[in-house]
Amino acid sequence: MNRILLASTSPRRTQLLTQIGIAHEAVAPDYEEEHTAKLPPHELVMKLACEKALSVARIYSNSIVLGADTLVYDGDQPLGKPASVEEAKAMLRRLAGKTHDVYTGVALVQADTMRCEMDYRHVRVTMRMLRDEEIAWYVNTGEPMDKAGAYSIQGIGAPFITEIHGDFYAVVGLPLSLTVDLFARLEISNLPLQGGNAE
Ligand SMILES: Cc1cn([C@H]2C[C@H](O)[C@@H](COP(=O)(O)OP(=O)(O)OP(=O)(O)O)O2)c(=O)[nH]c1=O
Repeated sequence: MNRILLASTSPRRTQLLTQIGIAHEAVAPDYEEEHTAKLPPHELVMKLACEKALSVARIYSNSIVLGADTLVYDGDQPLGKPASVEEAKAMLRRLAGKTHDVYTGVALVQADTMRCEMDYRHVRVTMRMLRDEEIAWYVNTGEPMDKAGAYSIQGIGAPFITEIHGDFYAVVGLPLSLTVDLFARLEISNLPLQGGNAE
């Protein structure tokens, strides 16, 4: 079977793939993240996921390449990773006390044929009100800086979240049921979690 490459620098994505027993190597994607395109959220995250996977598939033949992209939306405003401490604080002020949307696109590319399967998950997440001191303290931990929307549902930020509708793993950066489904759609068998006999 072809090797599996994860077109990502995100430690969460590699941990999640490892958690479900998919052996892989991580390779940094070479792409420009552009949020300016006026695409609907689900199309934008799939496009970005696809660009990441294709940038690696172009270089590594004999591979199956997985890419993903996560964006937080406050209404129609996309929030990526904060570029500064001030931007992280502003994002958290925006999201506190409200429900927002998280979109994660996932793309799987068969490098030999460049066939690409992609899909997305949409999750609604509610955050409680946050005091300015809490925001300042949280940003000071450094955790928000490499996370879309400036929070981590799986980390120190977990107690800020009061409700979630949808796939928790899509918020963390890689929806696992969808990922396994994409492998099936590309007819890639012999994954640890596919085709077993249910007992
Ligand atoms: C909302 C949220 C996001 N995140 C993370 C997932 C993603 O790593 C990141 C969103 O940024 P992405 O641009 O999707 O990914 P990345 O830059 O971290 O990695 P790469 O492009 O190399 O694959 O935010 C969390 O870990 N927890 C959360 O609760």
